[in-house]
Amino acid sequence: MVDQEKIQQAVRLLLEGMGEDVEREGLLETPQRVGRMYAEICRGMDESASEHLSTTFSIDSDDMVVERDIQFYSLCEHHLLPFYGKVHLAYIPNGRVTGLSKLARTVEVFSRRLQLQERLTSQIADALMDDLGAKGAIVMVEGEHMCMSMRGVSKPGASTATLAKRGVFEGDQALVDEFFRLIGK
Ligand SMILES: Nc1nc2c(ncn2[C@@H]2O[C@H](COP(=O)(O)OP(=O)(O)OP(=O)(O)O)[C@@H](O)[C@H]2O)c(=O)[nH]1
Ligand SMILES: [Zn+2]
Repeated sequence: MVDQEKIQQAVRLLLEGMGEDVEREGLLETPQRVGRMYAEICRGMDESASEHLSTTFSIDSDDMVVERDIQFYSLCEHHLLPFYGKVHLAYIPNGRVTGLSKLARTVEVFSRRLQLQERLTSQIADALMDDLGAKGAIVMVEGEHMCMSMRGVSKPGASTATLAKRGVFEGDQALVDEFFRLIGK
């Protein structure tokens, strides 16, 4: 849960540091707005993947389930700037599948917080293994980082790909190849 009072104080200080007049009309409500915004875009901190992945249905096959092009927005913990893109994931069920929307909800839990793309990728894979009990999981994240496009090295369009493999995906290249074929990569 974010501390609204602290965020609002910090935003006032930040504006003053920028040389702004915090009393001018356009900025009067800005600390409160930014406080509400951080509560919204960091709400994943207050959730756990297990509460979503506990909705399961029994199944007697162990065929791969793939969900691709799950859009995400996250915040880079180094610069507090957004990074965003798509998550593609798959898992091999172990007698139970989860609701399809719960896969996207799991992405929300881990993306709506201060993050590193590598950690986002591995946390999703670990949740599929630990909270869903999958036999294997694979997660690919494609992200564009605003801290690389609008500042610093200034390379808009550069895309970062990260991959996490768990369980049966670790030793089975044919399964990994099938995943990439199914997500069109
Ligand atoms: N591995 C990783 N690096 C990230 C991620 N998001 C941002 N970064 C990088 O974090 C690094 C921080 O580098 P620093 O040298 O401490 O900060 P900086 O001087 O602002 O770096 P520049 O961005 O190169 O100007 C930069 O290279 C960013 O590109 C991420 O999700 N994963
Ligand atoms: Zn950054």
